Amino acid sequence: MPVTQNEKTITLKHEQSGSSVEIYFFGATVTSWIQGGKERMFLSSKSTLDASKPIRGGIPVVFPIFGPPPSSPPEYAALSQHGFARTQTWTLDKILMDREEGISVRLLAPPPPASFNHSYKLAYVITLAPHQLVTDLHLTNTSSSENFIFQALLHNYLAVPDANKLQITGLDKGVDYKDKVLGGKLCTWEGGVLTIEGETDRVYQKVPSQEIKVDDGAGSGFKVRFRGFEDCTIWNPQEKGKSMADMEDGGWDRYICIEPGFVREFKSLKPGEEFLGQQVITVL
Ligand SMILES: O=P(O)(O)OC[C@H]1O[C@H](O)[C@H](O)[C@@H](O)[C@@H]1O
Repeated sequence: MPVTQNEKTITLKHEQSGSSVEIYFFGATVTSWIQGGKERMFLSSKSTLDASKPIRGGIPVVFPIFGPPPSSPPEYAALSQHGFARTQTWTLDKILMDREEGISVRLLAPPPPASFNHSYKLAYVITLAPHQLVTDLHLTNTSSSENFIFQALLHNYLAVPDANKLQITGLDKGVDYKDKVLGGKLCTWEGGVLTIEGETDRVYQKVPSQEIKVDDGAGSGFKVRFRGFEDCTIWNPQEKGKSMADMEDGGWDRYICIEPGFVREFKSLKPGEEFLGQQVITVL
């Protein structure tokens, strides 16, 4: 069966190519993507998969805030880092497609915590194709009278043989980025190739190309395309990863996060309005 599930996970298998993807209902977190016989997602061996903490690896879903909570409005200020979507238990809504071209499922987020009194519908469509993984976040403001503000981001951890050998391209010259390593300083990207030479935590804002390439320096890599999402965070903590309780030793050398999102400010949806944020990850 191409789509199978148990209490904790749902697995899509593309039988012709051997590709597969595993998704935890906890956080709707993709935890494994096997393509070309290789694991393409990094998942820390120290990650708790028992729903007590967000999963460290794969693709956690960041919503309705990115990063530490803002100072207001109060119901947003009370949230924890990256919001609650990554620690909610989602449910399978529908198998949308099950064909040779690909397999696609839709998961639905439960209602928000009681303290976050907003009405919306949040769905996540995961599509597995032979060389690609596509993840789409669909948000609808279901309130009939109030605007809904949010940030959202798909926090992929792409598995690479050595983060120090990566060449990251596609970031347009002249794009502004917030450098969190420099305390959130706003900088302008000079163009060219980004390499990981130490802790890197940058929020590139409004990236016109909407396509980032990662050359892994070993003959392979990834392309991450996005739509709806306009910003892209690039994160690798390097040695600072040692201070993360759920990060395996040296794990920071085995992944890169190229995170499409809408995070430079809050996006506002009018009553009834919809937002689609998509990432398409292709193995090169
Ligand atoms: O430790 P987490 O809450 O999962 O966050 C992991 C990382 O997420 C993003 O990439 C942020 O830009 C980083 O500043 C943060 O450290």
